[in-house]
Amino acid sequence: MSQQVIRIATRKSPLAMWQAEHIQARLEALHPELTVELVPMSTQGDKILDTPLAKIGGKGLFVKELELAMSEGRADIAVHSMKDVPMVLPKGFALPVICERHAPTDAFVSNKYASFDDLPQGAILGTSSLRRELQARANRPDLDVRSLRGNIQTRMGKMDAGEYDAILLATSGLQRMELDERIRHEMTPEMSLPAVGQGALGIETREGDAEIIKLLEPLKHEDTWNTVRAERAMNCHLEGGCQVPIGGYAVLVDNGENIHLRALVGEPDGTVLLRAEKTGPVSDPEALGVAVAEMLIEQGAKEILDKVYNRT
Ligand SMILES: NCc1[nH]cc(CCC(=O)O)c1CC(=O)O
Repeated sequence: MSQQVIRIATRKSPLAMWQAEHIQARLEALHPELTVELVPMSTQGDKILDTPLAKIGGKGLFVKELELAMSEGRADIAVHSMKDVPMVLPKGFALPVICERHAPTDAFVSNKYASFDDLPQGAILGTSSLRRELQARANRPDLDVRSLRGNIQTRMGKMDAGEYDAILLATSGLQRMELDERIRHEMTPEMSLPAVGQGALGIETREGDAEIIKLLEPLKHEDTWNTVRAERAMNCHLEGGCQVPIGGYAVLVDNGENIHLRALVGEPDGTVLLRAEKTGPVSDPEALGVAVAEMLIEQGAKEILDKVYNRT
């Protein structure tokens, strides 16, 4: 019997719902005989909003409940921002598809200032990630960088209420929410190196679910797959996963023959920022990721990450 229904497990946040609906629409367009349903649910990561993510278990919090629904047969696939997908998936799950990446950058949003460089001394900058925090502090030690959690709409609301002079968010998330007119300035990768996988959607399935994986196949984007694999191999070699002060961004170069990967690790307070970059053949993204991770480790990346986790 062939597959007639695919159920997508999704978080209930507006961004997650948009992403699930986007994949739902693409799958229905590809396979007119197929019914695609959404199974919305709340996750721990959405419920606990008062603590920085790094302290409560990191990225895994957003995906665990979705995986439980898949393993219990309440859903078949989960759509994720690749940025939120842990580097190692639990046994029994696979990530057969990474869709085309559009905007990988971070965005500067403010009601008062036109760009990051225009922020006056001591301005209050809100961000939800150690990676953005570390780069902002390294560039501008004088800024008052404060933690900012919640979904995109909540974060914008806090800024509009005057709690922050400016905030940094993912460009892709703002575009999906049709909030991109609020972007005052797109941060270059030099100013704010993106998170591993930022801007790309991934689809998780049960391992070996061949029939469903075949239906998803046309959504797979080869170039994004290769570059994001290099980024994830770098992160994975440095650290098992979770929310960490790591940036990684790969692009194809030399007519698609090679991948250029840039990465950074640092102290969240911005006092130490290690960078590495390297070009390697597109035929082996993992080797490039591992090589760049080794370049960071030689500079002391492990010690920094250990400190962030209070493991030393
Ligand atoms: N952590 C939340 C999250 N997960 C994915 C995105 C943006 C979309 C993407 O990177 O694909 C966001 C919002 C943000 O970081 O501002």
